Amino acid sequence: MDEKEKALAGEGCEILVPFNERKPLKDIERSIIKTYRKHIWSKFVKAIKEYELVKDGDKIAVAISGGKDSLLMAKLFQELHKHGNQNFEVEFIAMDPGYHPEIRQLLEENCKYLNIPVHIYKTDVFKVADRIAGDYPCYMCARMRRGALYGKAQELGCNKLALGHHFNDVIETTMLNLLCAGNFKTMMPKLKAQNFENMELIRPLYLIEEEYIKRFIQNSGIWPLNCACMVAAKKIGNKRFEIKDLIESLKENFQNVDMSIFRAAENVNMEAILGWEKEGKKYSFLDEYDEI
Ligand SMILES: Nc1ncnc2c1ncn2[C@@H]1O[C@H](COP(=O)(O)OP(=O)(O)OP(=O)(O)O)[C@@H](O)[C@H]1O
Repeated sequence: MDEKEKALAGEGCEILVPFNERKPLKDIERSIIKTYRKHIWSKFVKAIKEYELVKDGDKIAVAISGGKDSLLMAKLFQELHKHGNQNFEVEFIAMDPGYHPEIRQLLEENCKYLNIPVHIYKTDVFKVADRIAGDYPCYMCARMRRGALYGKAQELGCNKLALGHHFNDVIETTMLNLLCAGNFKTMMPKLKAQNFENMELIRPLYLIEEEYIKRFIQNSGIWPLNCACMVAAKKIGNKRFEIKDLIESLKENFQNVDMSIFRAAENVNMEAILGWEKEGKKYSFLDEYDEI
């Protein structure tokens, strides 16, 4: 790794400090279905059922960045298998986009400790995103990362790619679009990949609140990877963090505001919107106005 790569690999941002020593694996696994039954396990199972995320015969590539969300997701899939649901197979994949060697080591150690048999493979996503995307590398990096994950999933014979986005990611996305992009668009629990045939993306942590993921990780005594990217951190402020804070402050005066944001995407009233987009085509309420 040269000096430039080291600088790009970074050391992470938000640090989740464990509450205690690392707990034995058995205790960590048990806590998922006992201590966190209501807020984590049930919500995971609910999302899988409600959005039909797992079907008979699926082979799912569970994408592990080494952060708190995807480590939990890997353990949840293992628990699901253990507790009777064996109609699917899983592969665990982690793409090394050019991590600092110490970060990569932490990823390997955590997976080993948590008994997650992970395929780690190297790409130069950080380097390329930094080189070709100038001041706004996030979009390019996210696209390349997604491609690198789909590619690996396909190579392993998987038909689904599971990502660790959670409830807060979903409502933050809705708010980001509303407040910054002027559109109404949420993050979907599943979608079909555009450039990879017969491949779907699923988000099984869709209903799980981040707060409980943090508690679970801190209680288990694991040091997860924090965002290991310095390419973006150095160049732009992150609007997502501002939206996160905004939602937190709204909670003080608006009860259940997070749930309301979530529900808004379930309750769109088609008789009270001016325009919408479908399959790349724009529509206006006027298109049908005189026909009714
Ligand atoms: N390098 C990677 N290798 C494998 N999967 C990845 C990688 N980076 C991201 N992912 C997947 O994409 C999801 C969303 O990525 P993002 O960077 O937004 O994660 P995050 O919010 O930091 O979550 P996590 O805590 O799991 O890292 C992750 O939860 C993970 O499933």
